[in-house]
Amino acid sequence: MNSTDLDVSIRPQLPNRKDFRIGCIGSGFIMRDCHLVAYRDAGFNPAAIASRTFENAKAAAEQRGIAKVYAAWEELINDPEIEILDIAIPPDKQLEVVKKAVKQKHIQGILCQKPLAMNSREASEIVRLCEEAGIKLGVNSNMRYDQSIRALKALLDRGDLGLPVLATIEMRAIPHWQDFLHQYENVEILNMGIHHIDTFRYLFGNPLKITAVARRDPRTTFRHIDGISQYSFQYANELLATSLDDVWAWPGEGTEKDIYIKWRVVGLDGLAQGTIGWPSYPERQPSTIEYTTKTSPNKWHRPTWDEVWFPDAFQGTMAQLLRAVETDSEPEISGRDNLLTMAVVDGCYKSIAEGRTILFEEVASSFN
Ligand SMILES: NC(=O)C1=CN([C@@H]2O[C@H](COP(=O)(O)OP(=O)(O)OC[C@H]3O[C@@H](n4cnc5c(N)ncnc54)[C@H](OP(=O)(O)O)[C@@H]3O)[C@@H](O)[C@H]2O)C=CC1
Ligand SMILES: O=C1CO[C@H](CO)[C@@H](O)[C@@H]1O
Repeated sequence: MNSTDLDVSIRPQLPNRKDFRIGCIGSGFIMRDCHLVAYRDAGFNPAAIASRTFENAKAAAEQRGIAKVYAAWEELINDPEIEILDIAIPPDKQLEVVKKAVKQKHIQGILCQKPLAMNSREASEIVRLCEEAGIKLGVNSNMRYDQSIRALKALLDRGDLGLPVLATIEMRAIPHWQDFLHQYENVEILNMGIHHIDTFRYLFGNPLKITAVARRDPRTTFRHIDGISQYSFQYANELLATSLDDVWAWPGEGTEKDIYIKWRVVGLDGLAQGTIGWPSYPERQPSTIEYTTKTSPNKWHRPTWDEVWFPDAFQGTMAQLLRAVETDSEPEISGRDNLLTMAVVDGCYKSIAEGRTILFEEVASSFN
């Protein structure tokens, strides 16, 4: 990367102790091909794995060099050697795992996948259980560790863009809806848009007002409310942040593809824009940023890096949990903070259902 100060801020701060013994639950795409690859590269220590299907856990253990494989996640949780739990199974199963895990004294930290649960009630139950047990809870909202988003955050924090006026995300990409989602009606905003919503919160804090619209996606054959979604947030300082999540994006064979995710933030004193690289996976396509500010007038800055969201951003989400355990502090992407992201998700669905703008306070008051 050719801009030294941003270089520091886009990379995760690693814990001093890297060999915390991590117990991994799940062996699907995200655990096998992203978490475990990122942990190996960071020097972390995945010590055991379990999945629903033993053969899948065994195959992932062999492929990624994990010493212990358990036939069931309950056995892994009981292993007194395990200090940290890393969960990547369907969101509607996370509460069940957490309920058992909080009874084990040897577990000091839990990293849950996004969404924390399929609804806010279960998500807050997860947070309550971990807080009562004194276990650090982190959430894998890894768009906060996308390298372009971290660079943008650094620019905003040092005021280079001035007061933000308008922030946009434009996603023209086709996420993979896993089988476990087919039984639910809330699809896009809860499972993909949640990254954009959490990122807006990371960059700008909580909105005042939430307005969302959605239509069904012709490609998604199971029943769903939100295929193509657009949600807009208004802030106390008049900032408007909006995301268009176009999961249709490509009409199919016979048409050319134009798949991308772009973002842009315009402030009173500067402009930053970029792309998110994950839609090109398995090709390693780094996210990008370019910015221009009045503080160094009449030019574009274009720092670059080699890291990518899948898998490198998963180093950051585990690192923030391990640092919290190590220093007895709240994780940067904590379960409690994530309840407010869940509240904004609720606000979007409420806005769609009721055809009106929702005040953040209407959906967040029970979590504050
Ligand atoms: N942060 C991010 O960028 C991303 C996060 N995710 C999240 O990761 C999680 C897993 O997604 P992904 O890996 O893509 O999904 P996969 O479908 O590839 O894997 C699902 C995993 O969950 C296990 N599983 C399925 N059903 C059950 C069940 N009833 N009880 C216990 N375990 C079960 C499967 O076990 P087995 O195969 O052994 O039967 C498998 O290991 C989801 O929460 C998803 O939202 C996903 C993609 C990106
Ligand atoms: O979190 C996510 C990020 O991107 C993926 C793209 O396939 C999604 O499926 C996923 O749930």
